[in-house]
Amino acid sequence: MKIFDIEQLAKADKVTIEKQEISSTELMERAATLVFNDIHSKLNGAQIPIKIFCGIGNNGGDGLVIGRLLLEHGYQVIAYVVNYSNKRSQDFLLNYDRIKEVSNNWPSSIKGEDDFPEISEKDFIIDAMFGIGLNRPLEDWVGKLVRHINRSKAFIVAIDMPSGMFADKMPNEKRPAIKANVTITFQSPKLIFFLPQAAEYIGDLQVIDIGLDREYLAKTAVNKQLINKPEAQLLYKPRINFAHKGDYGHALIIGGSYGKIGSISLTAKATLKTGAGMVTIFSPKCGYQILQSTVPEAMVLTDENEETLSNIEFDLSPDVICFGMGAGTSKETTAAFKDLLINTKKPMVIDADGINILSKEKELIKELPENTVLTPHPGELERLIGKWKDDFDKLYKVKKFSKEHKLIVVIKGAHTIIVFNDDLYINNTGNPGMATAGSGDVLSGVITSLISQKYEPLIAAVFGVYLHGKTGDILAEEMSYEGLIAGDIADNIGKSFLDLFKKEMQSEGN
Ligand SMILES: NC(=O)C1=CN([C@@H]2O[C@H](COP(=O)(O)OP(=O)(O)OC[C@H]3O[C@@H](n4cnc5c(N)ncnc54)[C@H](OP(=O)(O)O)[C@@H]3O)[C@@H](O)[C@H]2O)[C@@H](O)CC1
Ligand SMILES: [K+]
Repeated sequence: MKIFDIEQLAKADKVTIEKQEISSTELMERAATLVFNDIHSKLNGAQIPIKIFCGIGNNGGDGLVIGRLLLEHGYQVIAYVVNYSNKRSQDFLLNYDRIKEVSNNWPSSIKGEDDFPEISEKDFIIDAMFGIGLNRPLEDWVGKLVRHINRSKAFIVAIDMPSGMFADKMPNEKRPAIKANVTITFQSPKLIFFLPQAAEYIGDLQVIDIGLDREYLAKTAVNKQLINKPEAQLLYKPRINFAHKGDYGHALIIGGSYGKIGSISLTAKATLKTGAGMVTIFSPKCGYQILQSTVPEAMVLTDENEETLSNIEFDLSPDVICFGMGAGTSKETTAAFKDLLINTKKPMVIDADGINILSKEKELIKELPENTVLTPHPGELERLIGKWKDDFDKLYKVKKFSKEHKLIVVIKGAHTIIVFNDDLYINNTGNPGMATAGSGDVLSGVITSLISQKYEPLIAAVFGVYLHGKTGDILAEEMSYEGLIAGDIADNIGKSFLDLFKKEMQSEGN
C-alpha cells in the first residue's frame, strides 16, 4: 500500500471532487459516514457519554458530521467547537448548522481554559480538532486542552490524525498531541504512524478507504510503501518443477563463538527452512558437534581456533554470505572479517557483531559489496550511524548512510523499515511475541536464503521481513506471544509461504 505525503492526499481530495463531480461537502459526508459506521458497529447503541472535540476546519467538519449521525442514531453526544481561529471552513459551517437541526442546540464553544469541560474516564472522546491541516504550533490554551483530554484516561478515537501531531515532526512535551486509543485515518496511513516514538499517540490504526480517485492514487509516485500480504504476494517467485538443489543456491553462514553457537544454528535452520538449496556453516571449532547435531542438513566447516573466529578460509563458492551472529568483536575476529571482505565480493547479509565490527572499524564499510543487507536492531544502528534526535532524524541519517555506501538497511522494530536510498518499505507483520532472543538471527537466515534463491537483495530484505513477521503472527495465535521462541519461527517459516496464497474469509485490514 502506498503511503502518501499529506500534500499528495490534499491533492487527491481535490482531484476526486473534480472527477467524481461531487462537492467537498459530499466527500466529507462520505468519509465521516464511514467513520460513524465503524464506531456504531462497535458501540452498538451503548448509552455512554460521547464528547466530540471539533476544530474549525474540515477535520472539525468531519467531527460534526459524525456527531450528527450519532445523534440521529440515539447516542448521547455533546459536541464542542474548539475556537482556535476565526477562519472557519465552509464545510465546517455547513455542518455546524446541520448538527443544530438535529440536536436543537448549537455545539458548546471552547475559547480558553475556563471553558474546558470535565472529562471522566467513562467518556468516549472523538478527537476532530486538527487533521492534516495543522501547520504551526498549537496556541498555549489549545495545547492545555490536549493535555486535559489526555489526562482524563477516557477512551479516545482520533479522526485522520491525533490532533497536535504534525505529519513530519514528533510530538513531545513541548509539542503536545492527543494520545489516542484508536486512530481512524483516511485513505492512506501517514508515515509517522509507523515510527516507534509515535506509537503511544496512534493506538490501534485503522485506514478507511474513502474512495479517492483511483487513477490519481495509482499514478502518483511515492517513496514509502506499507508491506501487507498483497504486496508480498507480488514478490514471491514460484519454484519450478524439476528443480535441482543447485537452483536455489548455496548459502554460507559465518559466526558463532563459545557459548553463542545457538545463534548461527538458528540462522542456518532458518536459511534452510526458507528454501535455500544448500547451507554451509563456518564456525569456531567448538561449534562443530553442536551444529552437526542441531542442523544436520547443513555442512559445517570450522576455524582453526577453538572459541572464536580467527581465519575464515573456505574452498567453495557460495551464492551469498551471512556474517555476524554470535561472532563477538575480538581483534582476531575483526581481522578475519576484514580479510573476508577484501577477498570475497559475494552478496552479503551482515547482522549483529558484524555490524558492531563495522561500527568500530568504519573504513571496512567501503569494502562491503553494493546492495549488502545490514540488519541492525536499535542499539546496533546507533553504534553504526550515531545518535539521532528523533525517529525522523533517524530515517534521514539511515537514508544518507544507505545512499553514501549503496547498502540496504533493515531497521528492526515493531514496524521494521527497510531503507534503500530514499525509499522506505514499512513492514506490517510481526508482534510483541517476537521480541525474543534469537529472533534476529532467524531473520538474517530468511533474508540470506532468499538471496541464495536469486531474489534481488532489496526484495529479499522486504519479503524476508514480511515472512518472518507473518510466521510470528501465525504462531502467536497457536502458542501466545509469551510462548513463542526464535526456534519456533525458524521451524515454521513454511507456514508464511502457505499463508501467502490462502484465501481469506475477509480481505485483510491494516
Ligand atoms: N479536503 C477534503 O475534501 C476532505 C478532508 N477531510 C478532512 O479534512 C482535514 C483537513 O482539513 P483542513 O485542511 O481544513 O485542516 P484541519 O486539519 O481541519 O485544520 C484546520 C485549519 O486550522 C489552521 N491551523 C493550522 N494549524 C493551526 C494552529 N496551530 N492553530 C490554529 N489554527 C491552525 C489551518 O488553517 P490556516 O489558518 O493556516 O489557514 C488549517 O487549515 C483532514 O485531516 C480530514 O479530516 C475529510 O473530510 C475528507 C475530505
Ligand atoms: K484529529
